[in-house]
Parts: sequence; C-alpha cells; structure tokens
Amino acid sequence: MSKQTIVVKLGTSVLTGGTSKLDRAHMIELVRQCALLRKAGHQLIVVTSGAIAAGREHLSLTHGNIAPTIANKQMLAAVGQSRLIQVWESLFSIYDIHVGQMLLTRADLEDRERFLNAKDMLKALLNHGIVPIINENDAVATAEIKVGDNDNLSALAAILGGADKLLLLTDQPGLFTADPRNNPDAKLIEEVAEIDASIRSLAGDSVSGLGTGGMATKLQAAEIAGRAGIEVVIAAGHSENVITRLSEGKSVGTRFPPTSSPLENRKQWILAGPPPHGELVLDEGACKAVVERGSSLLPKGITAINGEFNRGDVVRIVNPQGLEIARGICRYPAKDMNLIKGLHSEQIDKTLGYGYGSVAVHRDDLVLK
Ligand SMILES: Nc1ncnc2c1ncn2[C@@H]1O[C@H](COP(=O)(O)OP(=O)(O)O)[C@@H](O)[C@H]1O
Ligand SMILES: N[C@@H](CCC(=O)OP(=O)(O)O)C(=O)O
Repeated sequence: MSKQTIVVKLGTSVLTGGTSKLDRAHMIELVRQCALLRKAGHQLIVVTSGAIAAGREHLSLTHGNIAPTIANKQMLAAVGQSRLIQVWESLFSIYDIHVGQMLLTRADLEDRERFLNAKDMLKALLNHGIVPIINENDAVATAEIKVGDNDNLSALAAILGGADKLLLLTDQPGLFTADPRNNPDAKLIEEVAEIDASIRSLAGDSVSGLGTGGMATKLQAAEIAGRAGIEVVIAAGHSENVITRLSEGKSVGTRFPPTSSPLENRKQWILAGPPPHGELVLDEGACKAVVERGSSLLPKGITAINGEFNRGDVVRIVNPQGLEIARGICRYPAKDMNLIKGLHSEQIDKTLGYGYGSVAVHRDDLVLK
C-alpha cells in the first residue's frame, strides 16, 4: 500500500461517547491507531471537535444550565480548546509524537494569499513529522467568517493538506437509508458513487444535541473533497481498529470514491476558498464545451448573470436548468458581464472599450462539478 496523507475527523459524538465529558479512555485508543498509521509511513492530519464539550465539562455546566447563545458557545470553546489540545498533546506524547495546533476560520481560506500561507504551514508541520490538530477558531469566528461545522472544515483541511483520504468518524457506522436513531430498519449504504438529490434527502440533522450538522454536513464534506480528488469514508469512531483498517485499504463504513482527479493548487483554492459571489448561466452548447471538451468559457455561451461580483471573484457556473456544473474565477465584473453576455469575441473590446482576452472564465481557473 502506497504512503498516503490521511485526514481523520473526530466528531463530538466520538470524543464524548454521547456523554457530557471527553471520553479520554477512547481518545487513547484513537491515538494508538493514529500512531500505528504513522508507523506504517502515512502522514496524519487530525480535525478535532469537542472544544465546546470540553469547556462545558471543565466549567461543570450541562446543556440545561447554559443557554446555547453564540457568546456562550464562544466562551465554552475558549475554555475548552486549551483543555482539548492539552489532552491530545499528552496522549500523542505517549508515542513520542509532537502535535501542532491550527485554529482556522473561513476567512483564513478565502484570500488566496492566506490560503497559501495556511497550506505552507500545514505542509511544514507534516514535513517535520508533527501531527496537525485542527479545529475551527470558535472563540473568534462570527457567523460571517465561520465554516460552521467541522465536517466541511475537514474537507477544506484535506484539500489544504493535499490529502488522499478523509475519514469522518462519528457515532454511526456510516450513511444509512434514513437516520437510524429514528428508523430501526434503516440500512447502511456501503458505497456512494454520486451524491445527488436522492442521497442528500437521506441525510438528517444531528439529533443528539452534541454534534453540528449531522449527516447533511458530512455529505457536503464528501462532495467538496470528492471534487478535489480525495476519497471520503464515513465510519463509526468506536468500531474496532477503524483507523488502521482504513489505512490498510480495508472496507469500512460508507465509502465515497473521488469524483475527479487531484487538482492543482489554484483549482484547490477555487473549491476550498471563497464562497461564490454570483452565477453565470450557460446555454447548452457552452455547457458541452466546458464539461465535455474542457474549454474555457466564452461570453458567447452565457445567457444570464445573477448576483454581484468583481473581476477575480469565484462564481458558480450553471446549466440552463440552474444546476451547478462548475465553479471558476470570472475575469470580468458582473456589470460588464451583463454587457457582453452572448457576444462574439470581436464585439467584446468594442463594447467595453477594454478586454481581457475575451474569455469569461479561463479553463485553468475552472473546476468542474
Ligand atoms: N441517513 C443517516 N445515516 C446516519 N446517521 C444519520 C442520518 N441522518 C441523520 N443522522 C444523524 O447524524 C448523526 C451524526 O452527526 P453529528 O451528531 O453531527 O455527529 P458528529 O459529532 O460525529 O459530527 C447521527 O447520530 C445520526 O443521528
Ligand atoms: N468546533 C466545535 C465543533 C463543531 C462541529 O462541527 O462539531 P461536530 O459535528 O461534533 O463535528 C467544537 O470544537 O466544539
């Protein structure tokens, strides 16, 4: 088995075992498996939840005696994050493994320069044999700059780290045909080739009150990582040797094979960085050119512009039915796109009085869905 970079995301449900405390006994077991994975030559990135739970535990607060306001959650995270990293640090040190803490928000990934800085930092930790331990910087992240849940954060971390695999460990053995907490007859789905509307409709929210997002955010993560060429597995954090079995290529939980080949740097940022600002609607011919022939997108094939964006912003590229087929960096601001949509190349410079090579989205700046 070739040497791989594997991201292991540990949800609150796994780290607390459904209680109001960190389950240190199980955390030791997870670290034992992580150490084996490293011994086999793989690189490891950990995305850990549990800061809020650890804060609650430390301050002896239960769900009942503190209101779930943003300010209270931030306070719990500020207290809990330092407890959480202490626990990870002491457990990994048993195996002589150093850890490095990275607390991220979406704002750290939106700007291309900050994205590249975070990427360099992650690589530096990995190159020095240090295990990056990542969480959202909950104490300072307001709604506007938050990723919001650690499933999506782990997909972004996997892209940032150029990972081969992302393992989302939770309190269920994988994705079921319905939430198994309310549907005892629900069946485990072993492989999902494509995440479409029917798959998304199976995923419910977190009902335990501990986790954020439930299966829905895990599917979002699988979709983002899959598009970046990363294999994703959802599995039970309490299943025996789950991390080592995955690293040996054995089948565990629900597997999502990657939907594209690994992306080069710039395209990784298009996927992981900024949320799209607006939308370009294409005609059928342009959809074909972009999807089947890998062509750049010309204004000629654009029928409508939605939303406001500037030159250099990431936009959604949608088919005539409004379905997203790609994402890319637009070379013209929305106001100019509105003037040149549907025009031939030679008409563009004349209409605008300037031109950026008459391409709306260059194929190097475009990631297919
Ligand atoms: N189709 C489904 N298959 C499995 N679990 C589901 C499904 N829909 C909703 N869930 C819920 O998702 C929960 C796991 O998500 P969450 O509570 O956010 O955990 P974590 O803390 O691990 O992120 C499960 O406990 C389960 O109740
Ligand atoms: N960043 C938060 C966890 C957010 C989150 O997504 O939780 P989970 O659904 O349990 O992975 C914390 O450390 O408490």
